[in-house]
Amino acid sequence: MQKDSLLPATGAAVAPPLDPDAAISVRGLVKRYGDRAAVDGLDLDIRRGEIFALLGPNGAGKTTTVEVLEGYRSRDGGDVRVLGVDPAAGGRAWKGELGIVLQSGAGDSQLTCRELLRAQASYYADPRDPDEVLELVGLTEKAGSRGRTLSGGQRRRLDVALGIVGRPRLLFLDEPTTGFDPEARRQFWSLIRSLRDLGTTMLLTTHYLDEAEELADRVGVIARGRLVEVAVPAELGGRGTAPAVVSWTEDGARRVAETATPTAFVAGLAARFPGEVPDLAVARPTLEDVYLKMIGEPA
Ligand SMILES: Nc1ncnc2c1ncn2[C@@H]1O[C@H](COP(=O)(O)OP(=O)(O)OP(=O)(O)O)[C@@H](O)[C@H]1O
Repeated sequence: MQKDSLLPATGAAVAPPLDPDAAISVRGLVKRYGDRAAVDGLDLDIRRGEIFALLGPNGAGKTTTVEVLEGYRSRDGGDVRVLGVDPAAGGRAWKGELGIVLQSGAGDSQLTCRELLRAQASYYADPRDPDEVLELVGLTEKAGSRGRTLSGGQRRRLDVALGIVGRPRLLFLDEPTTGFDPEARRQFWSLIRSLRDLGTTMLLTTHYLDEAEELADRVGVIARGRLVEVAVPAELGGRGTAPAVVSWTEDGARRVAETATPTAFVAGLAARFPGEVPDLAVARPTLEDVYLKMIGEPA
C-alpha cells in the first residue's frame, strides 16, 4: 500500500536505513494535500526514553507528521516505524502502547475525573491505577469533580492523565501547555520529567521555546515539511559556539561588542572602570534567536 522508499530528498545525501532500536524512525516521509507537499521528505530518529521536541512555524507540517506517526493519517511516501511497527499497519496491541494528548481535551465531559480515567483504563491490557494517575498529575482533590468544572490548566492535566493511564511506552503531546499560567507550566514540566523517569519516550510539539529548552533532550526544527536540524537545545543553530554579546554603558552611550572570549573581554572592561561596569550584560543567542534565524524570521 505504502511506497517504501529510501530515495533521498532533492540534493540530500542518501539517508541511513531505518533505526530498528529507535522509538520512532522515519525516512523520506511525504504527505501531499492535492499537489502541495505538507511533509516533503522528512527523516527523523527518536531514541527510546528521550523527550524530543518538534518545533516549527504554523503550517510547517508538525501535526501532519505526528498524525502519520500515530497511525491517524496515511502517507504518500517514505518509510516509518513507531515502536518497530509501520503505523499504516499498526494493530490494537501497537495502539495500546501509544499515549496521545491532543490539543482539544476531554474536559467537557459529564463524567468525573475518576470515572473518565476508569473508562479509559478499561481499553488497555495493563493500565495504570486511575487514582495513582490522578495523584501523578496533581488532580487527586478533583477526582470526584466533573471534567466541565475544571479550570483550563486542570483540564490539560486531565488530558495528560487520560493519555498516560494506558501505561504508554510512547507519549505524543501536542502543544501541551497552551493556556497555562506560569506556575501550572512549571508543575506540568515536572510531571513530564517524572514520566521520563518512568521510562516513557515523549514526542512534544510546542511553540514555546523555553518549554523545549527546559524539557527536551533534543529538538528538531521543521520548516516547509522538512527537518532543518536536530540538536540538543544548547547546540541548535551553532548556539554552543556562537560569539557572546557583551554590552555596557560608557560616556552616556550603550556599547555592544561580540567576542569569543567574554571572560577576558569583561576583565579588560573591569580594569578600565573604577567600580562596577555600568549596565554590564553578557548574552549568548537564545534558542529563540537561532530558531527564528533557521525558519527565516517570518514577521
Ligand atoms: N486535511 C488537510 N487538507 C489540506 N491541507 C492540509 C490538511 N491538513 C493540513 N494541511 C496543510 O498542510 C500544511 C501543514 O499543516 P500542519 O497542520 O501539519 O502544520 P503544523 O506545523 O502542525 O502547524 P501548526 O503549528 O499551525 O499546528 C499546512 O499548509 C496545512 O494547511
